Amino acid sequence: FWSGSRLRRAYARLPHPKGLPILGNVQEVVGFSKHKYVYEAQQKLGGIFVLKFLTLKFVSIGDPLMAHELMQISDTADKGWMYRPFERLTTNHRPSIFTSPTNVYWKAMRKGVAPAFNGSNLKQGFSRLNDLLPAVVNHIKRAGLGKSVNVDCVAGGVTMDAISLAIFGTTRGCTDDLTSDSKPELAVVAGQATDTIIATIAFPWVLKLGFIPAARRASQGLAKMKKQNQEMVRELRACNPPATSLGAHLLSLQDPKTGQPLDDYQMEAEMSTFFGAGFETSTTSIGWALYAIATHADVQCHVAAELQHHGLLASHARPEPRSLGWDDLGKLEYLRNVIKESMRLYTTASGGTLRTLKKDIKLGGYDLPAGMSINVPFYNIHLNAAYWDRPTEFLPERWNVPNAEYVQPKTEDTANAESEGALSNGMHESTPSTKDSNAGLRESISGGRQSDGMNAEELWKPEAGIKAVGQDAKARSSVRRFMPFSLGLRNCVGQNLANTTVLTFVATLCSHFLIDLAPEMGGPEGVAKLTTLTLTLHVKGGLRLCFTPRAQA
Ligand code: HEM
Repeated sequence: FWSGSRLRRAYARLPHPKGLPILGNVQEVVGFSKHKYVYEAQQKLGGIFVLKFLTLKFVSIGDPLMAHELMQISDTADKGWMYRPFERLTTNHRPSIFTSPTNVYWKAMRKGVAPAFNGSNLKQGFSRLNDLLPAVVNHIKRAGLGKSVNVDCVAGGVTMDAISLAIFGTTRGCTDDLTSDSKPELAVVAGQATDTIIATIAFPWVLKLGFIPAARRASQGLAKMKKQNQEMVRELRACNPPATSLGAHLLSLQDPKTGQPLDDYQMEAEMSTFFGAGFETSTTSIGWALYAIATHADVQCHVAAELQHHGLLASHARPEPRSLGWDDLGKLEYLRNVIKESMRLYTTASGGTLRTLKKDIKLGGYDLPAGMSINVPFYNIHLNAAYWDRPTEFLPERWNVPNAEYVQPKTEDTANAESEGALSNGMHESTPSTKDSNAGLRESISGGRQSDGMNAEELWKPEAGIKAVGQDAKARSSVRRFMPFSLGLRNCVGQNLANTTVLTFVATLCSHFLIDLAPEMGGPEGVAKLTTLTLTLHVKGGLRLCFTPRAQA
């Protein structure tokens, strides 16, 4: 009772947007444009405020300094009850690397699977990933001039196969079987099941309402998902995956509780996590990067010039350019900046991450007691005007500045913006602590190989990586404002695979085609109206683009 009333008082002290008496902000928070609503609330209320729906309340944090305090340097918050619904995706509601609190099980999983995503393993698998792309290029060419292509479906086929290659060493045949208007079956089932899970965070009783057709469909979607998970586990156990694959790493893991290999239920939890966490995120990231290129003619020219410079651009004279090699990835600096900028402006994981406070803390000038639920929406962080110049504009050149991922020293303009109130909450008065209480653990689980951001330089240019580690010491001790893959210990373990897949796919399409937004999308305004956030930020019904082969342009 006392802790409940303490929590209630703490939530009540924080600013909150107006809402309906009992429902609170439910309409807007589950609505089509929830990302915009939460962003607009931040613009009015500052970097910390409360959202309420029904009995559920959570603190929204859109300020990188506060996110840093919470996720990067302290162990005061952890993944908590809000991740339990994701465990319904598996037969026995088991925790996975994604849903588990930061405990011995999570540590064993993370340490065990991280090597599967390191540079040398990805390099070994790169040619198989690259081999998927001729089928995609041919599929798009077959669509014909002037016909639009649903990029989410095509990219979905590639990412499904890319994850399957990473796990099994073989594809699921999705790329050979592309149709412009449907996603791979596994993706459709996973999408339905995940939407159901997200709904159960807010409305835990939804699956019990079997008399409502939508609830019945949701339960059926979950059941299908479980069946697929079981089949994949059987397949993995039977297929003898390559030693460097994620599947081989999973098979060799021991459950720290039993000292035995993971049982089938636990394997289901992990397999569904890797497909679930990697599929839609990588697919929509590809879509948004291509959308940005299609709608910024100057950017498209610049990308083409870079590809041309490296002999990777198709033309009348050379309709088939040489195919992309692993070493090219490190050379495409401008295209990498374009992808980073699209990951900022169209943050795939816009909804961010969820934490429960383990201890009482003071954040942004407020006392937050243990037990509070926190959401860090990365969209708000990436568009926070106090930390980014012209945040709503697509400006790949902003990434030319060294350490652009980190909060930049204050200029007169940003200092004014802050003092004008958007973030006048006491955070900036204290120098952010540079003590990293988790540094030892982070090193031990990643073997020092994975950084906590978009680490293309380290991945594709080892010599630059070595240099950067020395220079990075200062940068590491400061605060990240770019976090498409989250922050701290619980950042994305698959980010190297994601970056490789997105860059390879986008580079290949740009080298073969001139890309335009399909007229039926209604221009950028039409796309903005159709943009919605469920698990990821995406275009409802799929993003449609037109592709003209460069050899015919
Ligand atoms: C562009 C694509 C991707 C984006 C934007 C992305 C983003 C993220 C984010 C934001 C988190 C933290 C989620 C949270 O705290 O709730 C996360 C975690 C995770 N991601 Fe990714 N992800 C991507 C691709 C992948 C891929 C390809 C895989 C693996 C096949 C993967 C596997 C995971 C796993 C296992 C976690 C949980 C890690 C942990 O808690 O230790 N992700 N990802």
